[in-house]
Amino acid sequence: MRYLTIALTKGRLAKQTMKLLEQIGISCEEMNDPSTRKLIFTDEARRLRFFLSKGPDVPTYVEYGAADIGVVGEDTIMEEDRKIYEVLDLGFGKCRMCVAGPESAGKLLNGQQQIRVATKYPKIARDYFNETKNQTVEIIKLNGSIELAPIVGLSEVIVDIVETGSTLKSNGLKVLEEVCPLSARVVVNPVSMRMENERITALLRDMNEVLTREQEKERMSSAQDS
Ligand SMILES: Nc1ncnc2c1ncn2[C@@H]1O[C@H](COP(=O)(O)OP(=O)(O)OP(=O)(O)O)[C@@H](O)[C@H]1O
Ligand SMILES: O=P(O)(O)OC[C@H]1O[C@H](OP(=O)(O)OP(=O)(O)O)[C@H](O)[C@@H]1O
Repeated sequence: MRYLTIALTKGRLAKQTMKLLEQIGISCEEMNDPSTRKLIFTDEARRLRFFLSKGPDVPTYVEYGAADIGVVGEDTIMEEDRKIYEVLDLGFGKCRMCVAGPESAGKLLNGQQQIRVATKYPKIARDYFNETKNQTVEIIKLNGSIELAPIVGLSEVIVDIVETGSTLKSNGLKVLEEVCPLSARVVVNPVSMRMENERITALLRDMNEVLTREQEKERMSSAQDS
């Protein structure tokens, strides 16, 4: 039986993804060792291989079939726009894509102004302003600490991820408009979906069962609290 290869996103999503995989009986202990320089890990019994990569590379590995399956944020799926199937909402990594800036910039979002928008997500920002809002803007691509841009006068607003809102608050900025809600997703290579349908469907079903059970637990405990 050939290996099924799974690409996981490094960073924020990794821990919860590992936990979910462990809950469906896939062990990734070796991957949790912070001192390892190894990049790819194997579960011989289940003929699975895993690797961790930068988020924006996950859709690339999956489109080319170098990975059959990937776990990645919906923001990255939208931005990379690869030919892959998005098959499961994992319900964690929840956040929102927002237009943010100083409160005074709110009046510049009326569709008439030519403004500068700083972002790590140029495609999402362009689609939102050009197609949804019909506003011509100049997009400035940054690679991190996006909130700096309006403070130092690089742009009027930013398009970025907001989770708790504390980064915006600490920098005197506000959410001005919400582009869309986001969460972590499972993606699959279209050819793998056909050729390895049974194994992939079984994995997705196991994950979905765990997620449904957890949601049910959360629902019960919040019903008890109220
Ligand atoms: N507060 C948050 N900030 C950024 N991403 C978040 C947040 N909460 C959830 N996410 C999700 O987690 C994914 C991975 O985020 P992470 O910060 O680990 O990677 P990244 O933003 O590409 O970071 P870096 O550029 O530092 O490698 C994002 O693509 C997004 O879907
Ligand atoms: O609403 P909050 O909970 O404050 O989270 C949002 C912040 O987290 C992310 O940055 P990250 O920590 O990934 O660093 P970066 O700026 O280097 O991308 C994002 O770009 C925001 O800056």
